[in-house]
Amino acid sequence: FLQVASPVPQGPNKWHEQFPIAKGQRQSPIDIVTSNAKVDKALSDNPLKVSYSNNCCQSVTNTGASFQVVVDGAGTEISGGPLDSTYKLVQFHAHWGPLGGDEGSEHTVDGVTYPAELHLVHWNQKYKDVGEAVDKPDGLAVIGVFFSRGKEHAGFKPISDLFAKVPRKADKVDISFNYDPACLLPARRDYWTYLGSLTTPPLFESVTWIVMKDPVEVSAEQLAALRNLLWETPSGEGQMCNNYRPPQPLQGRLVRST
Ligand SMILES: COc1ccc2c(ccc[n+]2C(=O)c2ccc(S(N)(=O)=O)cc2)c1
Ligand SMILES: [Zn+2]
Repeated sequence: FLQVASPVPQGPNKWHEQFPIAKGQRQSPIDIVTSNAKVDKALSDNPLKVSYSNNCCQSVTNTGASFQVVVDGAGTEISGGPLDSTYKLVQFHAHWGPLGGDEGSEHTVDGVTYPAELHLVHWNQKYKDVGEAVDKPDGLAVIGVFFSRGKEHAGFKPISDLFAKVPRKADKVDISFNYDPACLLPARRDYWTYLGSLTTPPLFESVTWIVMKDPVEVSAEQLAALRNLLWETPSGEGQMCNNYRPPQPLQGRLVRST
């Protein structure tokens, strides 16, 4: 029979054809205009609590769109800040740009992009599992951390060293060592927060975004290691890069700040 190759994924400007919510009222990412962000004392009065354990990470997978570190959820909870309940970490992944470039992050700050952006995905414990939570307005909380190019990030190295082991879609390697994802957070815990969506299909408007103000530095080699991940391009298999959605209309939303 004719071997039909899986269609190369459509770019962000085509997603609305299959996912009309792409043109919705609370889409992500956005450009964070810092002068319009409103300091909300309530956020500091009830500080964001991040309590991850150091044995929660199970494996790294090449999803065909990013790397994904799957977490088993034991003791990896966040609460406080903009969150009205406890959320549990289910996975983390990233988005990045071209080799050596400065674009790659999904959120931008006063129009400034970073070479990559890490997403720590959590689901609301009021739901029975992430599948039930993923399309509810208060279902998910994602912590975004900007990566800037600089000195090597010792905490990210055990993960970035694994990318060469999962070059192709669905490749997976177990994480045999203890790993605490909190090491990927910047020291200063200030953030912007707003109501948005998944930044990839199905683009559900279910995410309370918590975007850390300070980037964390990773080395040029660690950014280059992201390109050990391969994916399907129109001209065949190639290095995975530019897997970021550009900023979407704010639609009058308020961005709050600590
Ligand atoms: C069981 O059904 C699902 C469906 C989707 C799930 C998911 C669990 C995690 C992430 N997702 C996502 O699709 C997803 C997609 C994008 C993002 S992002 N880039 O952080 O906004 C987060 C999460 C479970
Ligand atoms: Zn993401």
